[in-house]
Amino acid sequence: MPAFCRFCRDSFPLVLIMAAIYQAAYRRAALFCRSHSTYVKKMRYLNKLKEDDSLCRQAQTSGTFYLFHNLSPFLRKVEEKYLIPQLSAAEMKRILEKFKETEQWIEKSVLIGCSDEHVPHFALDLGALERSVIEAELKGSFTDLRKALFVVDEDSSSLLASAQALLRWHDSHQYCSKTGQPTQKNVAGSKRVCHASGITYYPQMSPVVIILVSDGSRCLLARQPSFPQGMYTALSGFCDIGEAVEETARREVAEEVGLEVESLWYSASQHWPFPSSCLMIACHALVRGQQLEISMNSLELEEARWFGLEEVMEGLKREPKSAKQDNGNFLPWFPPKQAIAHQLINEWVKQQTS
Ligand SMILES: NC(=O)C1=CN([C@@H]2O[C@H](COP(=O)(O)OP(=O)(O)OC[C@H]3O[C@@H](n4cnc5c(N)ncnc54)[C@H](OP(=O)(O)O)[C@@H]3O)[C@@H](O)[C@H]2O)C=CC1
Ligand SMILES: [Mg+2]
Repeated sequence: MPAFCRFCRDSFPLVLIMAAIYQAAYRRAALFCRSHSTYVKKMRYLNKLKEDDSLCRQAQTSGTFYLFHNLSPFLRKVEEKYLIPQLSAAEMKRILEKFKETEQWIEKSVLIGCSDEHVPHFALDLGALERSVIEAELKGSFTDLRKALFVVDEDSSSLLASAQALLRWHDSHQYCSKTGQPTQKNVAGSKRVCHASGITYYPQMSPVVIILVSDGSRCLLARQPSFPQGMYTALSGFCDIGEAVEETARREVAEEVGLEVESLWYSASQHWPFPSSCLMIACHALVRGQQLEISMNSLELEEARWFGLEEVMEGLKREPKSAKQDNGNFLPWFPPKQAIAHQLINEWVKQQTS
């Protein structure tokens, strides 16, 4: 039986597997390859920083900072690449002094991760300071997240998305919803507390189920009126309170296209920062063979239709720029690889061709 590291998917030699199973007896989580004991140490360190304010305050002095301005991340273009600069605490101090601001600004930062060597990373929104002065000083620009996510590399895009989501959450949870009193963040920014009521608030995500419906040989893709022209994606919908993922998937497919899900299987999940912090739970669904006629809910969708394998494969290759035809119509194209919808569509193609 093959065994894989839970993180890098590298396989283990048999002897190591036996030793690990023996040692780990019932503690499956201990089955990491050597490089991932680094991962465990890192997660434990981050957890400590969240729990211990004075340790985290100390970490701010040796950490690096990612900057935002009114939730737009700071990017620097180097040749053809977009990079997200990390500033040291000393550089931050220098910039803040330029604005005659005190170092207390650093207290507004939130912990977003750390390197393998335990250098902590923080995100800080400098929205109250003059944007153009910071941009000129640091030779880059604050870029709308919708653009930034698609021009940086994959790791950086998920880091930017979660950093922005955390900053956004703090910005919109300044007051207790019960007492109306200001809430205080812990140093790491992993929670906010109302000292008047004792209520602790934790950052939240809204669960959304995204479902690629198939009838076995075709898949169903749809458009909302707000989408860019020609773009189709899988069906999706927010979980209602109290709903299980399977119930949301069944309900959304019934509501949006009038079909009944017969079977459903989980694929993967992704944090998505739009409109504000969704946990996208991606699934494949098969619909009942006898009822394949789409009855579209036109309040939510502009178009929903079945796509054959060939059309999907062509759509995956198509760039949005090349989708416009001479007659003004648009050929179908799908979300970019950073979106989990892309992964679902790719998986469906693989299922069909394997
Ligand atoms: N990463 C990816 O690959 C993809 C991501 N998505 C994301 O999934 C999200 C949901 O998809 P969508 O199909 O629009 O969802 P829905 O089909 O559930 O419709 C959205 C509507 O649901 C209502 N709603 C219910 N709960 C919430 C909530 N917690 N937050 C916001 N609105 C809520 C709102 O209606 P009202 O305004 O009337 O109150 C909203 O306009 C979108 O934000 C989209 O960005 C979608 C497809 C692909
Ligand atoms: Mg929807």
